[in-house]
Amino acid sequence: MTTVVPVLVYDIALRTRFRGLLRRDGLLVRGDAGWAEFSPFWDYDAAESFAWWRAAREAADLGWPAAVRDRIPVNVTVPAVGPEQAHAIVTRSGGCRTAKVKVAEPGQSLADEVARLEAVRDAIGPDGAIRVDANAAWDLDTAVARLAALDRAAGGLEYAEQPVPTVDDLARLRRRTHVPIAADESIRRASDPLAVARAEAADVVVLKVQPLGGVRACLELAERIGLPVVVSSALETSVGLAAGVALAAALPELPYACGLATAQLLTSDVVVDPLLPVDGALEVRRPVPDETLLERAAADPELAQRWAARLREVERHGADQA
Ligand SMILES: O=C(O)CCC(=O)c1ccccc1C(=O)O
Ligand SMILES: [Mg+2]
Repeated sequence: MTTVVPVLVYDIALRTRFRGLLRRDGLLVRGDAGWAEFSPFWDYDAAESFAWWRAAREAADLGWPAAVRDRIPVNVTVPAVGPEQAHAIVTRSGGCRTAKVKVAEPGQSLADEVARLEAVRDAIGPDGAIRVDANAAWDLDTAVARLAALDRAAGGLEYAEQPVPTVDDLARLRRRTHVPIAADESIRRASDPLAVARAEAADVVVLKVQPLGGVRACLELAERIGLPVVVSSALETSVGLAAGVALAAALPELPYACGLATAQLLTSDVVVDPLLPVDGALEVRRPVPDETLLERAAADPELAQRWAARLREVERHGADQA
C-alpha cells in the first residue's frame, strides 16, 4: 500500500446536541487518490474502528467506482429538538422533500415527539416524506404503540429506522405495523449483515460507508442483500460525506432520499463549498479541503495526540488480523 499521511485532526462544534454529542472530531488523511476521513465515535474499540480505517484507506489510496447519477436527493436530519426549532430546520434545509426525525431519545416523552412530527409535517407540506429513527431504543410492544401514534402525528410515515435492537424483533414488528421498517444498526454493527434479509426483517437497509469498510464493500453488500438502500452519513465533514455521495452515485438503483445532509448539523466545515443540499439534493462531487478552514478546525494538541494513538492501535489491530 502507498503511504497515507495523517494530516489533521479536526474538532468542530455541532449546532445542536446529536447522538449525545456537542462536538464532532476525527482524523483527515491524504493519499494518492485524495483526502479521506477517519472518524469512528469514541465508544468504538479498535476492532470495530478497523472497518472505518479501511474506508479511509480506500478513499485515500484508490478513490471510488464510477457514478451513474449526478445528484443525490437527501433528507434533512431533525435532531431531538423542540417543535419551533424542528420547523425552522426543515424550512432552512435547502429544499429537502424528505425529513428524518430522531425519536426515542432519553428524556423525551411521546408528547415531545408528537409535537416535533406535527411541526415537521407543517414545514414540509403534505407531499413531503417523513421518516423516524429510534436508534434501537424501543422494545417490541413499545415500538408497535409508538409507531401507531407517530404515524398519526406525522400524517403518515415513510418508514421507521431501527425501531428495535434485534433482527428477530425487527421481523416481528414488521408483521405488527403497516409502517415500513429500515435496518441501520442491524447492518452496520452486526456480525452478519445478511441476517436482516434472510429473516425478512426490513423493507429498506441503511448503509454507511465508514462502519461498513468502504464504498466497494457497501456496493457488494447492497447486491447481496437485495433490498432498497438508503446511504446515510456518520456525521462527517464534507470530506467523509463525499464517500457516501460516491456510494449513492454508484448504486444501480436509488429509490429513496439519502441521509447525507448532515453538514447542516456542523457549525463549520473544512471545505469552502460544503456538501449541502440545493433543491433537496447533493451534487455528486468530491470537495477539497481549504488550508485556512483546516487550520480553523484543527483540534488542540491533546486531542490530536489521542487520535494519533488511536490510529496506531487500529493499525496494530489490522496487522494482527492480516
Ligand atoms: O441519516 C441521517 O439523516 C443522518 C445520519 C444519522 O442519523 C446518524 C449519524 C451518525 C450516527 C448515527 C446516525 C443514525 O442514522 O443513527
Ligand atoms: Mg440510524
